[in-house]
Amino acid sequence: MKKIIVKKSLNLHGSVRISGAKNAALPILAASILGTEDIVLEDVPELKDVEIMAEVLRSLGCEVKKIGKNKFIINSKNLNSYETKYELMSQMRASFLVMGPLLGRMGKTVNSLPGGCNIGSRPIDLHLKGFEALGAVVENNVGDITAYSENLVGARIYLDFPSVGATENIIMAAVLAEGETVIENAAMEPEIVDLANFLRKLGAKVTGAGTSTIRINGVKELKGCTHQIIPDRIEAGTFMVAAAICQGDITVENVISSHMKPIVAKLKECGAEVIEDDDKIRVIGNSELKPITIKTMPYPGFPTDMQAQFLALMTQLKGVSIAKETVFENRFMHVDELVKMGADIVVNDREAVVSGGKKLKGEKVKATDLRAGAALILAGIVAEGETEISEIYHIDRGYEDIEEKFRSIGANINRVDR
Ligand SMILES: CC(=O)N[C@H]1[C@@H](OP(=O)(O)OP(=O)(O)OC[C@H]2O[C@@H](n3ccc(=O)[nH]c3=O)[C@H](O)[C@@H]2O)O[C@H](CO)[C@@H](O)[C@@H]1O
Ligand SMILES: C=C(OP(=O)(O)O)C(=O)O
Repeated sequence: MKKIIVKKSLNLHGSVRISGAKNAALPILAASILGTEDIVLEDVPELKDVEIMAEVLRSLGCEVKKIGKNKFIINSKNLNSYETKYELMSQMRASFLVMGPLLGRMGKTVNSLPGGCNIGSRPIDLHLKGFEALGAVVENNVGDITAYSENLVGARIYLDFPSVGATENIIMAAVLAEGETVIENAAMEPEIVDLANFLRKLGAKVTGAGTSTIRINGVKELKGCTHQIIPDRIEAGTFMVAAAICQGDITVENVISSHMKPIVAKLKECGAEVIEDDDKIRVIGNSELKPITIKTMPYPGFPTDMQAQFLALMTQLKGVSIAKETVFENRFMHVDELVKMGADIVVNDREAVVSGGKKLKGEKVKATDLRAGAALILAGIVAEGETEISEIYHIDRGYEDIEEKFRSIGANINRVDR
């Protein structure tokens, strides 16, 4: 079984180039179903999830070719199926994002429920309500979701919660619908802005992305374009936490600083030095970091995808730190693994209380989900001895070249078959 072995590696230093964002690349790949001419995507991260999404597209009749590192050319002119395969859908959550574009372009879609990280129940009711508001009939037959409509018509849709996936799926269904769609209480994540920018390049009429009200005016057809995926703010945040946790000095390059505000604010609050430029950020850790409180929220709040990494950091902040998880109801699975390594963390419902400053020791631990895996690498960097992380396929879903990147800044980290 493949495992990642991390040995104590203090004072990491140097620069890391951040890859394209998984959470932008996946919806944009799904949206490529909507175009009828060549689409060239740049800075697509080489990740397991991206491979699966490419396979989903191919299974629907789209041509998807890799034409160099991080570069794809996609042509969906010959899209010939509206039905996705269970084996692919069950492997990741984001597979469900093909539903909106398929409904928009084919007028029908049949999908099994999506799989993915076990961080909560992750219902899809808001996606489906959105499709229904656009006039689709939605049927759920023992886990197979069918949606169809002869003619989608724009509508005003208020989301009960600013769901990232529902906002994206509804935008993608609405770009070819008749008339105007308005999504209120929409998610405002940078990855939604990137999706809207991509769709606009294809010829769609989308305004307001990045605010809570998004307007889409349907067009008859979308064409092709070249688009570069935005940098991954969560990968960048992970390396920034690495600098803070080990008293290192790390510069993350290829970032959009304005996307990093909640992470920068919390690193500064705990006492790390953070030097910001437009497209790079340097973080310098020190031995006197103070405890902090974080509360996960939809963007521009503190990202839930950084909660596990900050929990690893909190184990090293002398005093009591608190992490409140408001987005997913079951996202503290990494706590048991960190406790195995010597951390003092007590979870009560959606709040973790960390009594920091305890020495961690290397252990055999499990990556229970993607960001849990990242948190264990960070903990392994400061733990005495050797940390052996299993179930690393979760990590490969979302971090490109992770060992190489950590090694380039001085970490002792290797992938082994044990
Ligand atoms: C591929 C991708 O972009 N994944 C990200 C996306 O996931 P995803 O799009 O799945 O996350 P959502 O924003 O939809 O989910 C947030 C909350 O809304 C709930 N909900 C969602 C949809 C729905 O129909 N009904 C419902 O109740 C979820 O259970 C969860 O509690 O945003 C999350 C929140 O920032 C991130 O952690 C994920 O990394
Ligand atoms: C939860 C995540 O991703 P997904 O929605 O793809 O499971 C994540 O990126 O941390």
